[in-house]
Amino acid sequence: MNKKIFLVTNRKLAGDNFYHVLEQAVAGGVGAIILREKDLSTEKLLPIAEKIKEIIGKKDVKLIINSNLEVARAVEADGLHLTFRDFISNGIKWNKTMGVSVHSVKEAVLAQKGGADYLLCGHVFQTDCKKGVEPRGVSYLEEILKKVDIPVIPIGGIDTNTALEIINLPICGIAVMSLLMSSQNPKKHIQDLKLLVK
Ligand SMILES: Cc1ncc(COP(=O)(O)OP(=O)(O)O)c(N)n1
Ligand SMILES: Cc1nc(C(=O)O)sc1CCOP(=O)(O)O
Ligand SMILES: [Mg+2]
Repeated sequence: MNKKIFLVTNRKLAGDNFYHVLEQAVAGGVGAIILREKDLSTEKLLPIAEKIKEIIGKKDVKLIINSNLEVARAVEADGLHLTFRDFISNGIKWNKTMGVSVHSVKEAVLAQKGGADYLLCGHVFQTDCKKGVEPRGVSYLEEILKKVDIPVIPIGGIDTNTALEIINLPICGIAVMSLLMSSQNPKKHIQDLKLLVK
């Protein structure tokens, strides 16, 4: 299976390097960029999404917008990514790829039932992004993989070491935030991860 690397943005981790990281990630062969800047208004998020679209250009990199339907529509994004709660409760009208974050086997099953196209399952490993919350571990991921048949992408604490624990599972890719957003050499990190999870 050709597994993809999903880069989840965090402009606060990248600082001034934000667009450089994204350019390098695209050059390194990232499969998708999930623009996840939940604190930004539509007005602030839209130009960022437009700039990322420009960086992607004609490359085969999907642009997925987290939580903001208006921006997703405005930039004709490839996908919209929602929290489980928003997905289940909102009846959002979006007819392209819809991704959902889940944090339990039950949520995974319900998200599939509700029509999700793929799942981000977190958080699998210890991560500073979820301080004080116990990681759910590889067995949680395995359990989800037994219960759903839509694409499953683990998230949380994935780096070139932890990736080794999950590369042989039938996942469709891995989602990574801190390693890439704070990297001085994101192109190399993407290439290393791609070699591992191919
Ligand atoms: C059980 C549980 N619920 C919600 C979260 C929040 O994850 P977060 O990444 O902040 O939001 P999503 O965009 O992924 O829904 C969690 N970690 N655990
Ligand atoms: C954005 C996000 N969502 C998670 C979840 O469990 O829903 S974990 C996470 C952050 C993942 O970052 P890192 O690769 O730095 O661990
Ligand atoms: Mg999440």
